[in-house]
Amino acid sequence: MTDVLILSNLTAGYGPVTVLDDLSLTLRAGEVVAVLGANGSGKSTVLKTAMGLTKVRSGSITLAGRDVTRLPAHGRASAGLGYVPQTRNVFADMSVADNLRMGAYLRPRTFEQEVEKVFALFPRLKERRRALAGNLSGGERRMLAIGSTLLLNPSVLLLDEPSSDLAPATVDLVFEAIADVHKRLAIPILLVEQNVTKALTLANRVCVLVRGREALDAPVAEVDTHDLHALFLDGGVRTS
Ligand SMILES: Nc1ncnc2c1ncn2[C@@H]1O[C@H](COP(=O)(O)OP(=O)(O)OP(=O)(O)O)[C@@H](O)[C@H]1O
Repeated sequence: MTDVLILSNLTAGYGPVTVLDDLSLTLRAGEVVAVLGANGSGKSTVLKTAMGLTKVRSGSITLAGRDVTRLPAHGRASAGLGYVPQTRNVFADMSVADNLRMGAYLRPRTFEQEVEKVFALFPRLKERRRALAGNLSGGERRMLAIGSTLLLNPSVLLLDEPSSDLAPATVDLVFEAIADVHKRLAIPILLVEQNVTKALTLANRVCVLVRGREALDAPVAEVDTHDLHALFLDGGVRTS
């Protein structure tokens, strides 16, 4: 399988704080890799670092064979990284359809077709196309955030905690929608999740972080959930 996104020996963090410590992770074509770990272990920082939103001290990031380590976030988005942050805000005062049209602004000639493609992936959004985004349910809003990112035509999706703050039944709906996107677009996904059970239903491989270091990288079929729990109990970010 082709390597699509390679994070190589990354040490990165925020200002003087180092969070990721010599972390390496590879996402291959067609894969969903779940990044798991205790609170504060650095999961979201992996995605932010891939996207160019943290300070990289050493290591490199390669996307489709191109070194993007020095590119700013918007350059990485143009290069093919589609990032859906945990707290991505949709435009609450605009309709669902207008939110999506905003996402397709780079391709004004074809944007109505592009928006229709997103509606085909998320039928629920089509039903709610005229609703204000601020009036959507949490799950619908999550789908809108993912749909808006897809309009940028990414080659890789970076999803940060799609289950957060959602009721269990809604989490199921959002994960079904993500599975459908993955299947129909064949887009590789780097998925950060607290909900281990859901993450394991979607992922091919898991990477477990302990205090910013990789403690496990294994195919889901080989993962023992007892080992996972033990790693989670090992805790969050380094304090020294
Ligand atoms: N902007 C920031 N400035 C300084 N420190 C930060 C910043 N964002 C995160 N951190 C710290 O980096 C560490 C890792 O945070 P991160 O959000 O990556 O962890 P996480 O594994 O995603 O946690 P959670 O599961 O709770 O979301 C934490 O100690 C956190 O306090």
